[in-house]
Amino acid sequence: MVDNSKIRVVVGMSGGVDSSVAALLLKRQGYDVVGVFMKNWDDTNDDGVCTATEDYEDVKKVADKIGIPYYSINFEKEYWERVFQYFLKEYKAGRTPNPDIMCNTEIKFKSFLEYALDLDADYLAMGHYAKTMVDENGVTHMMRPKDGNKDQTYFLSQLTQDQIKRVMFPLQDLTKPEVRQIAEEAGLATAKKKDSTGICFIGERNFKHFLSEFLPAQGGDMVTPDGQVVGQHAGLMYYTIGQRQGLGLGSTKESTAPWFVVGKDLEKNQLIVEQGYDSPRLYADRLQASGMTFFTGNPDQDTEFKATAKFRYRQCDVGVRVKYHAASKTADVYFDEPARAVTPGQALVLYQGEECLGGGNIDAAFKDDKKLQLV
Ligand SMILES: Nc1ncnc2c1ncn2[C@@H]1O[C@H](COP(=O)(O)OP(=O)(O)OP(=O)(O)O)[C@@H](O)[C@H]1O
Repeated sequence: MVDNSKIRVVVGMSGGVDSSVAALLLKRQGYDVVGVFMKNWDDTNDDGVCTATEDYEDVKKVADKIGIPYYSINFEKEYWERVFQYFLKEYKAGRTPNPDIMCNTEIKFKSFLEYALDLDADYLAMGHYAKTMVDENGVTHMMRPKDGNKDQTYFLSQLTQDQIKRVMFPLQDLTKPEVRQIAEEAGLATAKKKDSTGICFIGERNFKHFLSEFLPAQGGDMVTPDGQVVGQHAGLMYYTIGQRQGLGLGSTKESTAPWFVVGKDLEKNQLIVEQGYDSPRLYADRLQASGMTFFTGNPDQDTEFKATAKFRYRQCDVGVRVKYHAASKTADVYFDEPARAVTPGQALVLYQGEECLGGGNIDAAFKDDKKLQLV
C-alpha cells in the first residue's frame, strides 16, 4: 500500500455529510488530514439560530470520531468585499448573479486554499461532486463526477489550473446515497443531516426580505412588450428572466396562459411580462461571454470548437459552436437550437463529453444577430 502519511491534506469541513465523508476517506487512505471550518457570514437566520455555530459543533464531532485535528478560520471580510459586493452590484444592475461561482473562485479556492498552503498542506480537499484527472503532461483536467445528479462542475467552472492542481475531490467516484451509507456505517454525526440550501454561506432566507436589507426596493409597473400596464412589481431585483412564479397576474380576455418575465427596463423601472411560456423574446441563438477561463489554461490564439454548454445549473447540455477571442478572453457561442431564457449575469459553462472545459459570464444574448432586450 502507498504511504500517504507525509502528504498533508486540509479538508474544507462544512459540518455537512459530504465533507465529513471526504475527510473520512482521506484518513482511511493514510493521509495527514486536517479539518478546517470556514465562517464567512454572521449567519443568525430568520429564526434567530446561528447555523455556523451548530455546523462547527458537527465538524468537531466528526473530526473527533475519525481522529483528525480541526481548526476554524474566519473570512467574513473577504466574503463581504469580494463576493457579497459583487452580488449586490449585479442585482442593482438588474441581473441575476451566481454568488456560488464567485465564492469558489474568490474564497474557497483562493483565500481558503492560501490558508491551507500556509498550514503546509500539499492539497486542499473538498466535498464537492466533481472530479479531476491528471494527463501524461501533468495537466489537471476537470471532469464530471460519477453522480451526475449532484454534479457541481458548473459552480467550479471559473477556477484555473493553478487552483485545481492543488485540489482533491474524494467523492468523485461516489453517488450521494453511497456517501450517506459510508457516513452511517462509520457512525458519523452528520450521516442524516439534510443538505445545505440557499446562498453559499448565507443559507436559506426569505430572499425578498434579505435583499431589501441591503438594497432599497423600488416598486414600479409591470408592462406588456407593447407598453400596456398590467400590474405592479415590488422591485426589479426580485425577478429573473423567464420567471413565472410570484407575478400575481391572472388570465386576460385574450388568453388563460400564465405570465412570464421577458425583460427589464432599468431606466423606466418597468418589468416586462408576457403571457405564454414560449415567448419568442426569450429565445436566443447566440450569446456573448466575457471573463472566459479554461481549466487547462486559456488558449493564446483565437480558436473555434464544438462543445456542449449549460447556461444555468439545472439544465440539459445544449450543443454549441464556440468562437474564442484570445486577446479579450471573450467568446461568441452559437447554439445548435434556440435556447430559452439565456440570462445576462449567469454563467456559461462548456463541456466536451465527460470533461468540463471551463466557462465565463454571459453578457448578452442574441436572436438573428439582434440583441435581446432582457436587461
Ligand atoms: N463552512 C465551510 N467550511 C469549510 N468548508 C466548507 C464550508 N462550506 C462548504 N465547504 C466546502 O465546500 C464543499 C461544497 O460546499 P456545498 O455548500 O456545496 O456543500 P454540500 O455539497 O452540501 O457539502 P456538505 O455536505 O459537506 O455541506 C463542502 O463539501 C466543503 O468541502
